[in-house]
Parts: sequence; structure tokens; C-alpha cells
Amino acid sequence: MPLEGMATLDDVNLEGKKVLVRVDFNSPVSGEELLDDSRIRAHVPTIKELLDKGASIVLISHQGRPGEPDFITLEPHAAKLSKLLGQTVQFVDDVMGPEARKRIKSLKPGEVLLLDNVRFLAEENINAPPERQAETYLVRRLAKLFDLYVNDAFATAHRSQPSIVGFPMVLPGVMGRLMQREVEALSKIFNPKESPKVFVLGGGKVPDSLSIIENIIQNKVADRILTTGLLSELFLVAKGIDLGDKNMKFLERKGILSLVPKARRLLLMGAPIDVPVDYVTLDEETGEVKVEPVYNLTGVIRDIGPATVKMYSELIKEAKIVVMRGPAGVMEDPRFRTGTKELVRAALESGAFTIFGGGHLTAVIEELGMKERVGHISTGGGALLAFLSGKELPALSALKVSASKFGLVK
Ligand SMILES: Nc1ncnc2c1ncn2[C@@H]1O[C@H](COP(=O)(O)OP(=O)(O)OP(=O)(O)O)[C@@H](O)[C@H]1O
Ligand SMILES: O=C(O)[C@H](O)COP(=O)(O)O
Repeated sequence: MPLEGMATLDDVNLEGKKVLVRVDFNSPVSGEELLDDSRIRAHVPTIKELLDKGASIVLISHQGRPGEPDFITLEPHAAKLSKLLGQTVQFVDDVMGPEARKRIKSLKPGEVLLLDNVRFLAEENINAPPERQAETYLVRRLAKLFDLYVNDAFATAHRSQPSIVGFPMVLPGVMGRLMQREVEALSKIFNPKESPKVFVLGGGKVPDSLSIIENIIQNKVADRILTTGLLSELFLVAKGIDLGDKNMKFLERKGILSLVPKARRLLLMGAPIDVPVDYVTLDEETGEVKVEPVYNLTGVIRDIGPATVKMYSELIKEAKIVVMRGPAGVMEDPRFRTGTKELVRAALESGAFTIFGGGHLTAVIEELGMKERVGHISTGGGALLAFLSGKELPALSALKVSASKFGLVK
């Protein structure tokens, strides 16, 4: 999806403006302690630019979902952001009540205020069309206190919630730098000029990966799809290969065998799907770890094998764009991390523009110490899956409507 039709920070005057910025600070937590700050860190360039250009900033975000243990206040996030910015980030344990409105009104240029978890409001937890969300209490109460709305929350772009699609209906809405970077990088995937493109798809979210494959086949996006992880097991079964009793039973228990007809249809449509030739397996009784060819498996599949790594690495070398999502094996156990690590290394050494998604691959990139070679690491989980599956992202549609309604783009 091109940037076309959406406005960026370059299209608006920020001097002295009061700006509402939707960020996605949703982070893994233990109690009220943040376990990872990468989502918060990712928004720093946008926030700094707004401050440098003389705006006062009010940040709005969610954390967790109602009923889940990670559904907590954003107070620790404010403390973390203060450290990252090197300036005090004010916090108010309120979203749209009198205290929050008073603090928003008194905010001065150069100051930052973080509101509390927007999902504490029932309205925010309902997905509805933008016109409906523009009429929520949240939007009616807060919008009049601002000059501008900035959406920097790519990771929540697949939700049609008031803080995402409601505000830009009534305020001029532009994308922040993180949102812009995500959309620009991910748009390369659908640009026919940037070929050949190799997708390396693995991990455990098999139905999501199938939706991605359907979309990239329909749009003739991928030149090759290299499968790993549970997805590769599904395609081997679809090709008629018996993975041995233990693996077949595991796939059945996970509901993956029911996806075989769909996988077979994709193969019959001529999808350029590659499957592993060997796996690293574990004998659960003896604890023995072995490399076994796919047609003679006795152990439980834990990682792709060395011959597969070699074959896939050769194909990756020829690519202009490499898109990688999900680990190649059960990489939580260091004995089964080699496949993922070597494919990530091959991608980063290939000279291709690399796009990575998912927490597991991000951890491997850090471990390899090769972060500076990365083309793009997406902050999106569900949003990235939706984007790659060709689904419309409500946040982007709303920004387009806003840009046209408020005359922000020519
Ligand atoms: N062959 C396999 N058999 C069983 N599990 C596997 C296999 N290959 C990968 N996995 C599991 O897949 C899981 C990761 O898949 P997932 O698709 O959730 O990745 P991800 O998007 O990077 O995750 P997140 O972003 O949530 O951290 C891991 O827990 C890993 O152990
Ligand atoms: O972590 C995410 O994927 C985003 O923050 C969106 O969260 P959600 O799936 O709870 O809407």
C-alpha cells in the first residue's frame, strides 16, 4: 500500500500546536514491570521531531486487553519514555475525565503528557466504522482540545477503534515517522520492480501464514516461498509425505491436518513453495538429537536440517527482497536455534533489502549482533499479518479520508 493519499509530518505546521499522538506502547509485562521497551523506543523519533518543531504532545495508547494479566496502567511506560527521551514525561491516571482534560489544556510547547491505558474505556474495545467511532464520548470530549492528530501506531493499524479511526475523522490526521517507515518498507513487498522476492515463512501461526501465501500468490508477489517451522510440515504432508507417527499425531492435535486440503490447493495452483529436505529431530525417549531426511523421520521435528539451510541460503542469495516471518524451529531451546539463525544470517549477508516480522526473529537478529544490516524490522504482530494477507488496515484508510477531508495532500 503506497503512502499515496496520506499526509506525513512534512505536510503540517507543528509550531505551537497541541498534538494528540496515537502510539502503541503495548509491551510484554510481568506485574507492572516492562519486560521489553522496543515498542516504546520505536516511537522516540516521532516524539522528538514533534518536540523539536515546537508542539506540545499528548500520547494515547493501549496496553493489553481487558481480562488479561497485561491489562495494566501506563505509568511504568511514562517512566521508561522519560529515560529514553531524557526529559520528564508527565503521566495522568485518567483518559478523558476532568483531570486529564485540565492537564491537556495546561500543557505547554515542548512538554509531553501520557494519558492512561485507553482500553480502560469500554468504548475503545469496540471495533466499528470510523463515522461511528467519531461519535464516541472519547472523541467528542478530547478532539476539541487538539489542533492535530498523529497516528504512529502501526502495530494497532488493523483495529477500527476510536483512538485509531475516530479522531482522524474530526481532526486533521497525519502519519508519524514510525507509521511512515513501516508503510514505506512494507510497500516494497508489493512493488513489482523490486524482484526477485523470497518469502521465508515459519513459526507456529499456520492459518495466518496460509492467508499470507494466498494473498502473495493471488498478487503474484513472491518468486519463491521457503517454508520452515510447522508450516513446512503442513506442506510436506500436502505433498503426500508421511512425517512419521509422532509428528503426524502432533499435527493432528494442533488442528493442522485439517488445513491439508487448503495447502494442496495452493500447491496445485502452482504456488512457488519450497519444503525442507531434512530436519533436526529429537528422540523424546533417549534425548538423542539427530539430522534426518524428511522421508525417513523417526524423531520429533524441532528444526530444519543443514541441507535445507544450505538449499534455502542459496535461494536467498539471489533475492532483491527477503521477507521473513516466524522461526524455523523450536528456537526457545538453543539446540534447535541453528536453522533460524543461519537463515537470518543468510538474509542479512545477501545484500537484499530484508524485512523481518515477529518477536522471535527480532531476538535472533539481536543475538547475531547484525541489527545495523537490517532493512526493516516491523513492530507489527497482527497488523503485519493483516498487511501481508492483503487486508485493508483501518488506520491507513482513516488517515486517507482525513488527509482529503482536511486538504492535507495535493
Ligand atoms: N517445527 C515446529 N514444531 C513446533 N513448534 C514450532 C516449530 N517451529 C516453530 N515452532 C514454534 O513456533 C513458535 C513461534 O511462532 P510464531 O508464529 O508465534 O512466531 P512469532 O510471530 O515470531 O512470535 P511472536 O511475535 O509472538 O514472538 C515458537 O514458539 C516455536 O517454538
Ligand atoms: O500487540 C499488538 O499486536 C498490538 O498492540 C495490538 O494489540 P491487540 O491485538 O490487543 O489489538
